[in-house]
Amino acid sequence: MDAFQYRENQLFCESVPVARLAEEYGTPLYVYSGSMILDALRTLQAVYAEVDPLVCYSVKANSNLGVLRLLNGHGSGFDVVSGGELFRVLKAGGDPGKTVFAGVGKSDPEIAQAIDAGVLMFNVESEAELDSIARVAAEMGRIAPIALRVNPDVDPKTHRYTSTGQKQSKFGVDIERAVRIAQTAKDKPSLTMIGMHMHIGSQITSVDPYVKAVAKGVELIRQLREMGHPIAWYNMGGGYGIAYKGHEARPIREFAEAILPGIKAAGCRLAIEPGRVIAGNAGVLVSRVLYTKQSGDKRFLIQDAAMNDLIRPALYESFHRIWPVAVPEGLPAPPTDYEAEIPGAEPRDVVGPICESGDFFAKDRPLPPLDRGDLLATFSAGAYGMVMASNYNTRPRAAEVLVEGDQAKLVRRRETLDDLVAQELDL
Ligand SMILES: Cc1ncc(COP(=O)(O)O)c(C=O)c1O
Ligand SMILES: N[C@@H](CCCC[NH3+])C(=O)O
Repeated sequence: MDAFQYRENQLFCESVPVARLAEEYGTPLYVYSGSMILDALRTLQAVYAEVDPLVCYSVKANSNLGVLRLLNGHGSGFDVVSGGELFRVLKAGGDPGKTVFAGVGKSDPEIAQAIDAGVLMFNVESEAELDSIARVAAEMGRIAPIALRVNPDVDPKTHRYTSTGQKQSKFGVDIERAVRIAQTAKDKPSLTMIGMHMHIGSQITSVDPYVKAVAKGVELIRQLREMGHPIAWYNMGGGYGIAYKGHEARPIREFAEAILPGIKAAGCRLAIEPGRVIAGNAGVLVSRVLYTKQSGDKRFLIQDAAMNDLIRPALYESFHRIWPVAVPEGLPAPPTDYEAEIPGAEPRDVVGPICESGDFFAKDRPLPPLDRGDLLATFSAGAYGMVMASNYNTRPRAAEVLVEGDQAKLVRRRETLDDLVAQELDL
């Protein structure tokens, strides 16, 4: 399902014209489709139905309370990596009993907060962290449920910054150490190891790395159970890639077909932590052209959105489709594949106002003629967009709107300049 479609040369999110939202709430503006978010959640719940899945939406991808509330209302659990994300889940009415807590650097107060809330399990990322969770739980007179995060040493064939399951990565414990750490855990009465966790990377576009990882996990679960650990959960993490361009990603169903046999063999319930595949294509960032400019042979479109709003192109040189919100008469809908010739298009660099050469959304991108005041849509911005936004150059963060059918709800207002200085002292 694609909730972003052009009708009569205008971009719509579900039944709402995106240009109308830009008029009403200003730009830059994040626009999310609620139906697309729920569609991905339901697909995930359905394709894994055989193994009684718990979809723990990865809050880091898009932590807007409106988005969390929507997912919570449809049976989603949550994957959090900080006390802050746990706080958001609870604020959104989320069930801590369906929430898993990962991250390599959990502090004692965060551990206590999660035990107090009653999270389903901690994903434990090191032996030292195991000690901390055991100590904090013992001090609170509680037994903390844990899953050991194992690093299966497979190459997910993704960007090096989003690869997490190889030996040299900071995440999880290597599979050889896992057995020894599990032995240590046996001697800690304030812990109960109910699961095993893996997360091999993000924006993974082939099923093969999952197949390799699951095979290693099944064997490890057998060993953990032999040691007496009551392993009930196989947490396969997230990482399912989406199509930023063309048809680069595999459908959700194909990942499931690859993963399911192993999970069934392990005889576990499956937890998964998808982020991008739920929120990524369900969001666009809307911006307005401020200036056009030519320098030598280079043509620039200077827009009012910048790397502080969407840092992915600057950080990973990642590709996002960009297209006008109103398509000039006679021009096509946005290309899914930029390899194809676009009639009348000219290559431009789409850049923002920030004082960094890395402040670009696209380089030499074929785009129809555009002028000051025209609106642009940057697609696939629903995940790792707003959550990675900053106030660099003292730019207020954008507003966010959640659309469902013909209803559009402002779910975060634009920051004001007063908001930006409010936390500073001696004013
Ligand atoms: C432990 C863990 N789970 C889940 C995710 C979500 O990943 P994705 O958005 O690629 O599904 C991440 C991010 O890579 C992660 O680190
Ligand atoms: N922030 C990254 C992905 C990191 C995934 C979280 N471990 C992105 O924009 O693609």
